[in-house]
Amino acid sequence: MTIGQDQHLPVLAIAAGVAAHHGLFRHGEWHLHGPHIIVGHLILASVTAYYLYCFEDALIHIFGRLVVLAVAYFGGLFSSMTIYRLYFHRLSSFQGPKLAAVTKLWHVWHVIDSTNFLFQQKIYEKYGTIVRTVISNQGPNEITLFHPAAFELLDGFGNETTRDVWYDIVRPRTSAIFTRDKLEHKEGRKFWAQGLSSKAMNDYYPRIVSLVKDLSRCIGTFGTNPVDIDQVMSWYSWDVMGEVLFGEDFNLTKSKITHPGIEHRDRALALAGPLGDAIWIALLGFQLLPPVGRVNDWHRMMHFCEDHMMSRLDRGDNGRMDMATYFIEEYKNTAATKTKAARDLHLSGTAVTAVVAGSDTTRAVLIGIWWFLSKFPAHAKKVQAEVDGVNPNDASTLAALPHLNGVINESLRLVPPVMTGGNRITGPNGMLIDNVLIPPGVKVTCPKYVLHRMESMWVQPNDFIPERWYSRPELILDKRAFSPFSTGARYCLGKNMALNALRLVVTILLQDYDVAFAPGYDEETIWRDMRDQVTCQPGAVNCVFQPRGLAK
Ligand code: HEM
Repeated sequence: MTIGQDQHLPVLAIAAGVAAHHGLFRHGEWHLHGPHIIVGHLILASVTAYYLYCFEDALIHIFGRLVVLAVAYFGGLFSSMTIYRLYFHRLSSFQGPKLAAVTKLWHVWHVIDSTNFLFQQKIYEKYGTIVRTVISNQGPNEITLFHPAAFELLDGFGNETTRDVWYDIVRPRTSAIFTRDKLEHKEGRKFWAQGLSSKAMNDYYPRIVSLVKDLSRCIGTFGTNPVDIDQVMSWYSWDVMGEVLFGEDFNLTKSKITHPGIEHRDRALALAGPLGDAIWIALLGFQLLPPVGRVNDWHRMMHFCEDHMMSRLDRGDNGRMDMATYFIEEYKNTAATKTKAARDLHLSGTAVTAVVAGSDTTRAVLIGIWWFLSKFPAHAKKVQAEVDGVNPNDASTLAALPHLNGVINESLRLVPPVMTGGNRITGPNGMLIDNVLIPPGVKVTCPKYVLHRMESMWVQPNDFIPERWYSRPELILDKRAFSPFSTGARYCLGKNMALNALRLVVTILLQDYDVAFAPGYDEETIWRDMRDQVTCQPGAVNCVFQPRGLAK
């Protein structure tokens, strides 16, 4: 027997697999290194093949032995991972589905149809308050919290957490909002805060009023025909995003043409949705797969955002204030400290963040609002009684209307535009919750969709009761469980703008129209087809808007 035929080689391969797990993959983060891992293993396979070739000249035999060694190596690697994750990991005492502790793919498999919000709900119902549901890329390292204190612990001022690997999704682009570096986030957030400040809002507000009036006219053109709410609200929210972010008029409600950017965004997010908890798969795909299908949509969405920001940089500000003004200021201010390539990538990543955050979130909640108002016309009437005769240009009056704001809050509760996600990593002291210490360096997450519907937090949690937000506070058992805009140091900087835009749409459209479901519309569609794709994608809602002048 030659050395090449040595029966001990498979044992060595198993040992190498175990060693790779304990010496390498158990430590640090690997999600950005997919291609390196593949190349590393190909090199290892080539070296092994050459070694075998020194003792064995028949290629078919070399190939056969390589396969045996590969099976032995991966068998060692994955067995080591499984045993370690199930029995020796520091989170192994937490309850949760056993298979979730073994592989992240278990979670991905269960949410492949983008229903992570429902999956998390089931986990909560089965396992209770603190659940080890799934494992992250470096091991069984994730805790899902279904607890009202969680939002504050994750993001409250002075928190020690950092963002998890998901936030690397726009790499190689960067943005202050996606950065995982706390200082960089704090510094970069200042430019966003200026672009979304009250002063800036005063400038945007009349322009948004004008866009909502365009929306109302657009809806009027449908006459008695059904309005596809998703389509029309996508046009509107895209128009607002264009105006506020780039000072650019996309004119979608006027032209009634869907911008290709919306289609790329939606399809790109549909790809990111089910892979949100195993981001290494998406990153590997973006790096290795040819730009076809949804991978192509992803790249085209990126390029759309980048191109618009770059043309805004070239053309100047059109004399209109916009958020880009501040991003470009940051771009110019960092010229002395960063290379042009780095600044370009940052401006591009900033544009992507702003387009998605600024257009997709308000669209989702508007779809929910029109469903609820069609389903419960008494609430629409109650809002109409408040808004009739009110001047929409007066933002502070709208902000004080109780039922209008109750409808918006209740819709944000039941259809939160960000349903899951917002994953964090515990800091050096871990995280104490209900006297349970979650160790340092663990991924923690708290799904808003579930918290917003927990029986222990809300009376009649699944019912739409806008009054709970003003005249019936006893229906809210724990207000901490409401966090559609997140909280603390990472709360949504667009909250003020989003609320103003929502109030304006509901006010102006209800001043102009009565709303009802379109004849033949199946009311369950919104829930049955709802998807969790970074943002909430409700199922179709078709309504008829009856001009109130005619109805009277
Ligand atoms: C109803 C509409 C909206 C909802 C429910 C919403 C919700 C959220 C949530 C949950 C976060 C935290 C995300 C995370 O930590 O990963 C967030 C962050 C953020 N949102 Fe919104 N958002 C809305 C609209 C907007 C709009 C219109 C803008 C304006 C462009 C905006 C800008 C931002 C920014 C800049 C952040 C990052 C804050 C930070 O990390 O410092 N959002 N939003």
